[in-house]
Amino acid sequence: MNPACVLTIAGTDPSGGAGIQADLKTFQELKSYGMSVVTSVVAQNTTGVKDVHHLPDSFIREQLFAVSEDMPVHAVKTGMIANKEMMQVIKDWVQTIDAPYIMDPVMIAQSGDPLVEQEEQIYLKRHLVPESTLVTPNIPETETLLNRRIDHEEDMKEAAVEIVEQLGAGAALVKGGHLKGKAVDFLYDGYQLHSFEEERIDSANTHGTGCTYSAAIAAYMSQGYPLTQAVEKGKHFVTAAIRHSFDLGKGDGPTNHFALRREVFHS
Ligand SMILES: Nc1ncnc2c1ncn2[C@@H]1O[C@H](COP(=O)(O)OP(=O)(O)O)[C@@H](O)[C@H]1O
Ligand SMILES: Cc1ncc(COP(=O)(O)O)c(N)n1
Repeated sequence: MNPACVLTIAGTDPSGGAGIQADLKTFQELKSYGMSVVTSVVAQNTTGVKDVHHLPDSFIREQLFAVSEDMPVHAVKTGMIANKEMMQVIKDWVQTIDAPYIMDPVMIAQSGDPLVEQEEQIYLKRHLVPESTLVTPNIPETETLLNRRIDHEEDMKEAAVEIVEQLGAGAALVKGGHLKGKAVDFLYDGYQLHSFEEERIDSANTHGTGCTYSAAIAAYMSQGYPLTQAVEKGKHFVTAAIRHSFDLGKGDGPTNHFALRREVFHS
């Protein structure tokens, strides 16, 4: 039997913890067939972003059609999309695809380095958010999307509803990793609010958590899980990946994509 096929459109992380690399590892772990279209090649590691090389938008289009003219796409996710030209190409292509579209509105790396310039963030909000089945902003991204501060859980809930009703996303998952207390995320699916809560793990190894989470949701949706169940299972995956994360690198270490396995890994 053929596997479910899931595509990531994102930037790279040669140190393997975030971006395309995190997405493909997640797809593999969750047993979907992973495919990838590179938007930007990023020289980064756990300590931060050193340099970025953007691919021409015409070449992103070529990659997208090389995938979709040949392969089934059962779900798609986007991560880092650095400029308007790329956003337009991706928007046009997404409209040709009949599959759930999970959009992680990546703006700033965990290290604080910007991955998408401010002017382009507005374009992302106007043009890509309305195409999404689900958008997955963290707190700073939610603040940028809605132009106001998000300080506590009530703000997160209101924001999730607003991102759907005012910005036109199919659904919104506002992630609470940047707040204190429990690690709570709120999903508004257009009908009701759902909360997903886990204990906060005392770990600085959170490089790539957002990428891993949205990739897991996309993988589960490629397999036909409904949205709420895909988010629930994705949350379980990312929590395990943080709980068993690796102390690798000199900065915030990467999460552990093997975490749901029961095996022991030796160094
Ligand atoms: N220390 C932590 N312990 C447990 N869960 C966490 C922790 N930090 C983040 N999370 C969870 O990881 C996921 C990614 O969240 P977040 O850090 O907000 O996104 P991003 O990586 O995009 O900044 C969310 O489900 C969030 O609740
Ligand atoms: C290419 C790329 N995309 C996204 C992120 C954000 O990662 P995080 O999940 O840690 O916020 C990143 N550092 N690099």
